[in-house]
Amino acid sequence: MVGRANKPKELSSTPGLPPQATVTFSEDNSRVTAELPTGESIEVLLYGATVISWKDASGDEKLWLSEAAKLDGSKAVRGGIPLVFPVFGTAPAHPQTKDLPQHGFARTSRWEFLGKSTSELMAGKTTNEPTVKLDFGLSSAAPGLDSKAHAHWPFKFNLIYSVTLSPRSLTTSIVATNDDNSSFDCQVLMHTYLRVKDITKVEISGLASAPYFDKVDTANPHKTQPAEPAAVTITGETDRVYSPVGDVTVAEDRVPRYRVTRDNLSNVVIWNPWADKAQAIADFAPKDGFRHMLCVEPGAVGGWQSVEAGDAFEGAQTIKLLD
Ligand SMILES: O=P(O)(O)OC[C@H]1O[C@@H](O)[C@H](O)[C@@H](O)[C@@H]1O
Repeated sequence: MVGRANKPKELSSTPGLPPQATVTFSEDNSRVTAELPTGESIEVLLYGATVISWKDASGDEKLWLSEAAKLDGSKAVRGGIPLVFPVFGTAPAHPQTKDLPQHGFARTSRWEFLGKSTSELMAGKTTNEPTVKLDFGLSSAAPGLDSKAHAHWPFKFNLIYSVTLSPRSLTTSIVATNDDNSSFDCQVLMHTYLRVKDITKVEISGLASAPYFDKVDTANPHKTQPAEPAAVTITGETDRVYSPVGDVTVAEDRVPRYRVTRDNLSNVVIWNPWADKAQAIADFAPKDGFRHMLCVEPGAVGGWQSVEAGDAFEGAQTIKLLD
């Protein structure tokens, strides 16, 4: 092809409007990428509507993704932000969900991309900050639904999952509507794998005095985080379901890095498998990757959300970058 010396610049937006975010599909239609005009980006796999990448303007990745994660729809993604619905873990004693696989079927179903909204189009926006929101849908009638799993939870439902990228934050929100004639129970959790430089330098604040359920200490799981020290550190396998009052902040080397705020999600799971467990998880790689991740998982998992026919459960997390 012959190069043109004075070829026109690519038109990124209508003249007079601020530059817009770009949204593109991968060639194989497996994922959607959004990039703000300021350089921040996210990548979402339709399988599970799993956010698998979140980069700041300098290209610095904020999420941990296992090098052995399956991205071909054969297994829930190890890393990023898998979405847990309608059961957290397994619930053998809960009749409605007892036969569902660990963490339900939302993360193992192929979602539909419903569309994007950019800040210019969002009603009521008062700032000029560029923003892009990607909407994904999964319903009981969807062809991409994990049919094996859904057979064990035969309710009519509709899920809308929205992923909103702003220059300094990422928000994920869910609306789970009951389209059935009777109520159903569900749990919801956003299983965020935050990337950290060195887990031994991490301090988590916002958990002091909070009650928690310690999944590692099966003999004595009901505990309360002491008021002092104010921050929680990770020194071994950690798997706790906290009920904190406010935001949770992750600092590294005394520098605050992430603030996680929640809307209608009363729990926060803190999970790090540490060395032995990481070794035992087939798709966890590299095996010392536990040093570079911390799961901070906002959810409604302490009990059950009973959603009446025609009603909906809504919840959201926002992760703000502080450094
Ligand atoms: O291996 P999975 O199914 O992705 O689950 C990972 C972890 O997810 C956490 O949310 C649970 O609290 C842990 O108990 C679990 O091990």
